[in-house]
Amino acid sequence: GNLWGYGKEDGPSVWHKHYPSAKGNQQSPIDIVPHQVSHDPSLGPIVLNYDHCTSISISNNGHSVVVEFDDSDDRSVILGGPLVNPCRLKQFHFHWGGKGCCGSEHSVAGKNYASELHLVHWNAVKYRTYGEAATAPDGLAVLGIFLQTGDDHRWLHMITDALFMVKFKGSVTDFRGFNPKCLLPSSLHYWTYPGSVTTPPLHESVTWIILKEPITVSERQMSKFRMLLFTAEEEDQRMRMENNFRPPQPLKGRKVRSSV
Ligand SMILES: COCCCN1C=C(N)c2cc(S(N)(=O)=O)sc2S1(=O)=O
Ligand SMILES: [Zn+2]
Repeated sequence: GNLWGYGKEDGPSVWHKHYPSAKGNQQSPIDIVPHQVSHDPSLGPIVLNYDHCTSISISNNGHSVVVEFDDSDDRSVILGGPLVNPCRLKQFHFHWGGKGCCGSEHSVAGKNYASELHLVHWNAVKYRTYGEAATAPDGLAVLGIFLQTGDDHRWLHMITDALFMVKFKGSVTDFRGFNPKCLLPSSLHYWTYPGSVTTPPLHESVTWIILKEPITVSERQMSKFRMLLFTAEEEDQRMRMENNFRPPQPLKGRKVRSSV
């Protein structure tokens, strides 16, 4: 059964009933207000060593579309910036809206983007497994990239062309040789703050690193995400996968820092 979702009955406003972290002191996403951000000159650049990336599969988990990576060694890591230890790339996924409206999870001075890409990494230096890291305050590092609509993105078709294979919840298919480096904007300038995973169990285990520069994708490419379904093939009620984002949460005194 689905313990949680994005609908009226099981959406973000009632997640606290099963997931107490929902009312915690460092929940995500947040609204980032640039002129309230403190510039921290000690924050170095982030480095993404994705060269020997090892994507394995693409799947529909009933909440988003997820590309999983082989994280059995340190071939694909994020390091530098606010991170003490390099963190291994485990998966990436997206959050998006309905036609033409909002869709991102973080916002910038109240502005929402059409979508937000999350590259999830875990601290394999300090923790033995991903599951262990996912519950530790310094366990995860998620790189967030905003998607705005405009021209076609020259590489996103590699993902959107595969979406028909994972239309239904629970579907998975091979997805090898994809390097997410092709989804990065030209600048790696970022904001960073301590937060949580934005879906249940809402563990407060994430060092968020949000890139300031969005990437551009077309409305046509975005529409392909909306042909995915929240529901499994055997379910009668088909529900289109869209608006799978959590709204901004209280900052509760946290500092958002910026690299430049
Ligand atoms: C074994 O750990 C399970 C709990 C944590 N994970 C499950 C998510 N739904 C999730 C959401 C994430 S998001 N939207 O904050 O990037 S990262 C992430 S996750 O780290 O992959
Ligand atoms: Zn996410």
